[in-house]
Amino acid sequence: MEKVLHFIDGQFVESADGRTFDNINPATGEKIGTVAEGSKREIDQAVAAARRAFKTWGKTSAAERSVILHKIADLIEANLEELALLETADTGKPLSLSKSLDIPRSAYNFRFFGDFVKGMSTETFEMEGVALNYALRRPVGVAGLISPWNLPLFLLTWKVAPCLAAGDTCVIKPAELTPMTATKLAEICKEAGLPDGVLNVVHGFGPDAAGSALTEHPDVDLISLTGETSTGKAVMKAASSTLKGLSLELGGKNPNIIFADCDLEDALETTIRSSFVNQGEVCLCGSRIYVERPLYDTFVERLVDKASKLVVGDPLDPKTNVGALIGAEHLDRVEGFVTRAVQEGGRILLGGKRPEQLAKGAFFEPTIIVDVDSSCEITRQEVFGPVVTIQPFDTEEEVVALANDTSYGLGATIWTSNLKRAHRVAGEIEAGIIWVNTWFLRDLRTPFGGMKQSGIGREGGVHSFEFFSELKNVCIKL
Ligand SMILES: NC(=O)c1ccc[n+]([C@@H]2O[C@H](COP(=O)([O-])OP(=O)(O)OC[C@H]3O[C@@H](n4cnc5c(N)ncnc54)[C@H](O)[C@@H]3O)[C@@H](O)[C@H]2O)c1
Ligand SMILES: O=C/C=C/C=C(\O)C(=O)O
Repeated sequence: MEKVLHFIDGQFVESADGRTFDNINPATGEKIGTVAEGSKREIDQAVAAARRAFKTWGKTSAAERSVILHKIADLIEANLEELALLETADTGKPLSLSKSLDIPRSAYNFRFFGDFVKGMSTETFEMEGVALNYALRRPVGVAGLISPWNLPLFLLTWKVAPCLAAGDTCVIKPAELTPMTATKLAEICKEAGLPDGVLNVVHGFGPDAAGSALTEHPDVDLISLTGETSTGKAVMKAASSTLKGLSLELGGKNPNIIFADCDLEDALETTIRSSFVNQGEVCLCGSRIYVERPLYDTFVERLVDKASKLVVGDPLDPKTNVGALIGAEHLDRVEGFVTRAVQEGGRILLGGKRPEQLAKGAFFEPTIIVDVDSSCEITRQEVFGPVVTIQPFDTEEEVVALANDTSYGLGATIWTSNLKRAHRVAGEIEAGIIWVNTWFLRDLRTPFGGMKQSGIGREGGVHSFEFFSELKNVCIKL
């Protein structure tokens, strides 16, 4: 049984009132440990520690911080097996995915920002003969980092690495459903020589709990959240009273647009991934598939055939492609969406139910639904599960309108061999991240984030530093 503790000012501690909550493995339904349940008291202690540590960490050089970030990356790589097992036990995702995606990318997040910070520059503007302006980049202070359960260490380190690289200190509030790798990260940071108080972890819940205590805290300067759009709204409200800087990476309902002139094999192979990888619990998953009419029947038939071959099962089995959803509550939610899609006229071509032989865990079959339109709930709301819809379209204008008919604007995928059309459609889609003939291909220097209700701000490369640091202009009269 794992006992997951907070990490405050360099110490692993229980909650002052001794409260804990259970940690459940969603693939077995079994309790695998207890987690310290933090409240305002632990958040206060962690913020105070982070503020004290900022006095020295904020004054270290980029080169010193870079060395520590690389050590953290080394240690994540050295602990890959253990971290992957913890991640899979918490989430239910295939161990093969934790090993190939979650943990390697977590290490790379530190390596990338450890390198990037050494090459940072600022701007200079000369007013010829009058004055010289130059900008200085300075850390902001204490950041609250709030992460989701779907890619726990991956998305947490995507915030922690630039935060530390920029010279800020942090208080992390991991998702309550996936606490283990955050505490393990704290151990790694300590071993890498990160000074006490620079990184703190407080476990617990969101509303009226550790999460809201962090977002309301007067001594926290920044909040970076990845989570649901409704959480983003609550966090924005809470952060407004003390005017904190906000970065919000929220939900998506991403279109996957397939023109008849695409490379069909490539489109099918990648669509299997963009639909069902991580049980569809990736904010970038292309859950609304639009196929140009001449290809529609073939595409639907081939996609159903390929998806039917995906192995749903024990996350520890190397043959498994689709593991368990995050928990019983989420499983009910996903199933509810499918039931209502059928009530609205949707036809299930594959899946749509819990696999009978896996009744103990939160498993759901890869599901493909047709005969829906943009008035149906299933095409409008984020399901965050292994469920996609497919609709035919006739013209480019029509599909652009369909793709944009959503309150979200995170990602989109376009499949075509027509170069002009690819550029044209990419320019028209209202989303922050557009992939053409690929999906989830990431260059960490590029801006990453959502339009509309998918978020505020961008992460990645210099954009992360824009958030985690302040620029001040110095004007010198000549
Ligand atoms: N845009 C992106 O990059 C991205 C990436 C991954 C996930 N997501 C989104 O995240 C969602 C799934 O993750 P989730 O269910 O963990 O999200 P969630 O919003 O339920 O929780 C995210 C985090 O916020 C905390 N939280 C919840 N309410 C809070 C409050 N009132 N104050 C402070 N903290 C609060 C939670 O405890 C958790 O740590 C999906 O909507 C998905 O699209 C977005
Ligand atoms: O579930 C959401 C996935 C987000 C991915 C990233 O933030 C990234 O690749 O940097």
